[in-house]
Amino acid sequence: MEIMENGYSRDDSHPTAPFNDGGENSVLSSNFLLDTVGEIVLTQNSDGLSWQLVESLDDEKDESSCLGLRFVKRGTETKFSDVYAVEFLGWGLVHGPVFRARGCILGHSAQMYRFAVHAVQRSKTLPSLWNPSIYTFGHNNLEICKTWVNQISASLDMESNRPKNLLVFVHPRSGKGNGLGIWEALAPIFSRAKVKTKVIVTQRAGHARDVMTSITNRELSFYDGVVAVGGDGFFNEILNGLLLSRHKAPYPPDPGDSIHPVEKELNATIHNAAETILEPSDHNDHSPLLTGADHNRPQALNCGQDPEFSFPNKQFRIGIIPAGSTDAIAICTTGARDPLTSALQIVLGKRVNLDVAQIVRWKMTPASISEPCVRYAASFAGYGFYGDVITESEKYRWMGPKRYDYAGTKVFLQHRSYEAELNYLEVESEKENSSLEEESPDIATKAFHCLPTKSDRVSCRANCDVCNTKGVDALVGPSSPLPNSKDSRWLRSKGRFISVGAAVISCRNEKAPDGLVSDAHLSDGFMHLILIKDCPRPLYLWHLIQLTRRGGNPLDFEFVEHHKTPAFTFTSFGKEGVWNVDGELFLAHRLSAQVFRGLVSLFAGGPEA
Ligand SMILES: Nc1ncnc2c1ncn2[C@@H]1O[C@H](COP(=O)(O)OP(=O)(O)OP(=O)(O)O)[C@@H](O)[C@H]1O
Repeated sequence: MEIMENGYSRDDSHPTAPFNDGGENSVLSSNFLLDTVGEIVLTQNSDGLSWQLVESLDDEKDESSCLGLRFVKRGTETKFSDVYAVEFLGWGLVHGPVFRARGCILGHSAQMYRFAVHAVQRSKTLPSLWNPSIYTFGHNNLEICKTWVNQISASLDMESNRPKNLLVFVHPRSGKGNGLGIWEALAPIFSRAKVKTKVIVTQRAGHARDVMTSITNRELSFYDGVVAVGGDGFFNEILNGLLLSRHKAPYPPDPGDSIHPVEKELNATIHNAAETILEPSDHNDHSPLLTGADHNRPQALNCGQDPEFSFPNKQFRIGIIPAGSTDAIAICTTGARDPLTSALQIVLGKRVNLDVAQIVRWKMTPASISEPCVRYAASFAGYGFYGDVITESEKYRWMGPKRYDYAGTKVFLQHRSYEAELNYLEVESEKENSSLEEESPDIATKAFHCLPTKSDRVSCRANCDVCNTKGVDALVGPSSPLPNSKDSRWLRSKGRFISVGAAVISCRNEKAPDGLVSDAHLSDGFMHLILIKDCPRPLYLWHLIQLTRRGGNPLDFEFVEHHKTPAFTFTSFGKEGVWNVDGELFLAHRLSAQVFRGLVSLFAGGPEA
């Protein structure tokens, strides 16, 4: 092994020499000094870069020694799909091989021209966690360095999914109040990757939604996507600003149209979808959220002035850089609650499709006139316990993320339940996978003697087979969300509920490591309706404890109903109607919801196994 010395002068007998590899792809190969590694032969092919220590080419042994010091020879590679930038660094120090001997780090450096390749590396222990890695290559010949920078740059330009222009919203007071700090730490990644950003730091609640609503489609199409630096509520605001005036689809049925006369028992009764489903109603839109669009009818182009912005829109994506209190959307779509991972997935142009629930409030209070008001939810909509926690927690926003623990405990101790009726659409092909067994032991026996059942359900992962399956599209496509096949029927559940929850995704977070529903998928076209019927407080506590446990079984209780459904309707029989939609308050006494499969695309890769 040759130890590099100061003034190291590698002769230039290995010029940049593109040569044909015998196939279609031309290969570039040169010798460089790789910072802290040593002299390598760097090769570029159509997929990426690979390099090998010069010594290991001469000597096939894996290990060598020098002055009694042992080191392992390395060859490695990085694919262009993992490289987000290359930059010429000019003249400067490149370190020779660094190795340790009796606690000391030894190595020699040399001055030369350098360029850096910026790539990502998956953490060995947590593959969903990504880190940047920098490879600095040095050479005495300026031209050789520049040729390589240009070649690598040209290869990166061919990675067509990468964003070039992004609209970035930063919520400075999100989570622990560090939204701006998080963005400032990550902004250099975007500029290094040559992604232009227009940054808007929000001044108030609703600011981002207003910008997204008022921006013209023409202006919007200048961007490859929009990035939210904040929490789930902030993401929800941007999602609604994007969709409310642009997404055109029929509403889900009004519960007033579809529900049957009130029945006393809690048992579900069945009625046929065909009896109730979707006669387009002629509601006029008086909702400020609907910005003048009648969502029940196809839209005429607005005077040909502004181009249509259709959904799903594969080109335009939304990114989320987690800075909030819960960050379930970032966790479910990247597998990590890590701003750096999210930023790297954005600049690399990762893509995952996301189901979105359209929630239509028909009445805010029992006395209100029926008129539709729409919200979109990407993660969760919940009533009862969930609505009460969000109402309570808003009073303690100054506490930061801890407000949820405080509010949750307070609401738990109140142990309220609410009378309501739900109708949900059951899709026959999904039935056996979703509902609990019909014949169950009584509540106490099941709750106190059940062992966690081994789940054989499939969790959503990067390149998920369930989400990529085309089959369900026939049932729940983006433009026609409700199945009209004879394989579906409406079921009813009514009675007193501690909570009603509709999870669009698993809603994993740090408090609930498997989420509310561990096998919910990002893009399968279904919600998971979780109905917690009135039950003794200790049993409810047990359900909540199961939620906080990895591998817990929060749904395996007699008082819990779990229905996988593309649509449901809800009517409260009390005075209250407080919903929690993606962590934001939404008052609704009567509402309905439906899922649009893969309605939006995110800059994310999905959780890695
Ligand atoms: N500059 C601002 N000042 C006050 N509120 C804001 C501002 N910008 C946005 N908001 C509002 O704050 C709400 C909550 O934001 P966000 O979701 O980022 O934080 P969080 O509630 O702490 O996190 P999480 O939703 O993950 O629990 C958003 O719905 C948004 O309307």
